[in-house]
Amino acid sequence: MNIHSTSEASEAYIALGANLGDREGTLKEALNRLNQHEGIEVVRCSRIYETEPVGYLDQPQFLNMAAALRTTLAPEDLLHVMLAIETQLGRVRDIRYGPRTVDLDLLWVEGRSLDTPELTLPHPRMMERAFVLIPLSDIVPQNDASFGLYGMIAVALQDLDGKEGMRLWTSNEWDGGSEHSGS
Ligand SMILES: Nc1ncnc2c1ncn2[C@@H]1O[C@H](COP(=O)(O)OP(=O)(O)OP(=O)(O)O)[C@@H](O)[C@H]1O
Ligand SMILES: Nc1nc2c(c(=O)[nH]1)N=C(CO)CN2
Repeated sequence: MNIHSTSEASEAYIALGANLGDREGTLKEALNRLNQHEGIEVVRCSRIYETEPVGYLDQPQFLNMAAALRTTLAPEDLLHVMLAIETQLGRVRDIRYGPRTVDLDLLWVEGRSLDTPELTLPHPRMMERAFVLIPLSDIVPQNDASFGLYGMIAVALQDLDGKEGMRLWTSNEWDGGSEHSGS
């Protein structure tokens, strides 16, 4: 299915993080698995950044990135797909804010605001986190007039600590996954 041509598809942004195992390989595999779902298309990816841990400090450095999706799924169903991929890729939930093979957060879904025990949209902590906002600013259109998300990111970043704990890891974007790359 080509989601670009599906009128009921929504735009969504996600954040990805990893600080155990093959961090870059796991981030790319998470994107592959999202893109393989028939209701999800990964349309843009940020660069990958290496970041100092925030919240729980005694853990390895993270790789963080963000991605833009088109999806026909309801937000709750998209979250379930993301949680299933975390589990498939070895995520174990023990320490809050602690180390993980992969973390997938749903940041924002076009036109949707939610506050249920399972899902809050926009993500309640996204504007406090340089490791989310700097990758996101790579991929949110600067002329996003309908929502102004880029403007909100720029304002939040002005006041935020933690930006100095981030460095570019690779500018290589995700290659679309082997079955999509045409190689
Ligand atoms: N926007 C959202 N994106 C992802 N999970 C969410 C969201 N809103 C609520 N949740 C809920 O949060 C639960 C815990 O998520 P997770 O273990 O990834 O948290 P965390 O990464 O440790 O902390 P944080 O949520 O601050 O990033 C999920 O099972 C999910 O039900
Ligand atoms: N640098 C960095 N720190 C974190 C991260 C993360 O992805 N990157 N995720 C956390 C849990 O949400 C807690 N702390």
